Amino acid sequence: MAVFTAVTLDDLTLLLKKFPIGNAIAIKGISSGIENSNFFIDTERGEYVLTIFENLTFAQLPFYLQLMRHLAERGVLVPAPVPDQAGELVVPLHGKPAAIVSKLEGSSQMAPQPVHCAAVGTMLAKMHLAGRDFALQQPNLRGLDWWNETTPLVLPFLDEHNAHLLRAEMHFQSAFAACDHYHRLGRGPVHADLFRNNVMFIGERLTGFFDFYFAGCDTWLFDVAVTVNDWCIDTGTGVLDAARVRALLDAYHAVRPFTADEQAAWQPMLRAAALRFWLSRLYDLYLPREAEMLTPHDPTHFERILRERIATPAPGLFA
Ligand SMILES: Nc1ncnc2c1ncn2[C@@H]1O[C@H](COP(=O)(O)OP(=O)(O)OP(=O)(O)O)[C@@H](O)[C@H]1O
Ligand SMILES: N[C@@H](CCO)C(=O)O
Repeated sequence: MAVFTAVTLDDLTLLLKKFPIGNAIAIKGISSGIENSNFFIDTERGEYVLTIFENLTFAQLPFYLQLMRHLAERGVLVPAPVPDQAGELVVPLHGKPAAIVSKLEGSSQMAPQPVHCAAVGTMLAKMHLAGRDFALQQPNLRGLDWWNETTPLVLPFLDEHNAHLLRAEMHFQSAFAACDHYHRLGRGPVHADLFRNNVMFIGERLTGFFDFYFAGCDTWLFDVAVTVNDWCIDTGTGVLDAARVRALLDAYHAVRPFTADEQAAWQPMLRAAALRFWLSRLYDLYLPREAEMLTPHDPTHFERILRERIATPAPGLFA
C-alpha cells in the first residue's frame, strides 16, 4: 500500500477552495509507489494527481515542482504542477507538504521494445536541453556524497564477496569522479530515476515522464546510464539488449549529440548508475525508515547489473 496519510473527500473539498480547478468530485488512493501518498482526484475541471510528500521537506520541494513547471512550459511531457490562488505550488495538508499536478494519460510499458526505448531517448534528450536555463540548483541527493555516507552503514550487513565488490567499486567511482573527462561532462537538472514505472505510454506514443522526486543537478550522462540500466536490460540477468540500447542512444544522440568526453565516460557511468541503486536498495533493506510499509526492492538485481557492467563492455554511445 502507498497511502501513508489518508485524505477524505471533505479534506479535498477544503483544500480545493484554494485552487482554481473547480470543486472536488472524487478522490482515490493510488496503491503503487513507495515514497509518497498519491491520489487520483476528479474535479469539475478535470483529473489530477494529489501527492503528500512523506519524506521531502517544504524547503526541498520547490526545486522539483518548479523544475516540472519549467519543463512542461517548454513542451517536455511531464505533469504540470497547479499553483493555488496565491501562486504556491506546495501547500500544507495534514501538516505535510502537498502538491497537485496534472494527470498523465496512459500506463507504464513494462516490456519495452526498441520503439519505446527510442521514444524515451528522444524525450530524455529534450528534457536535458530544456533544463539548461532552469535557475534553481539542488544537487543529486543520491550522488557520490550520499554513496560515501551510506557505504559504511551497509557494509556490516554484506558477506565478504559483496563487501569486496562495494569497497572496490567505491574506490573506482571516487577516482572516476576526480578525472578530467568527468569534469568536462555536460550537466544540468536530471530525472535520476527514469525507470519503466516512471514513464507513461499509450501504445507506442510516450505521454510523459513523472516522479521527479529524485531529480537533481548532475551529469546528463548519469541520467542516460540510469535509464539504459532499466529500459534496455533483460530483467532476469541484467544483460543489455543491444537493439534497445542502440534505439535509445541513437534517438537521444539525434536530439543532443553525445560528446567524446561522454563516450570516454560511458562504461564507468553505467557502473555508477548500477552502484547508486544497489546502495539505495541495500540501505532500504537493512536500514528501513520507521514509516516504511512496503517490501523493499531487491538489491541483488543491481548487484547483478553492476557485476555484469564490470565484466562486459556496453555498446558505445555512438559509432
Ligand atoms: N502525474 C501523474 N499522472 C498519472 N499517474 C500518476 C501521476 N503521478 C503518479 N501517478 C501514478 O501514481 C503511481 C505512484 O506514483 P509515484 O511513482 O510518483 O510514487 P512514489 O511513491 O514516488 O513511488 P516510487 O518512488 O516507488 O516510484 C504511479 O505508478 C502512477 O500510476
Ligand atoms: N527506482 C528505484 C525506486 C525509487 O523510485 C529502484 O528501483 O530502486
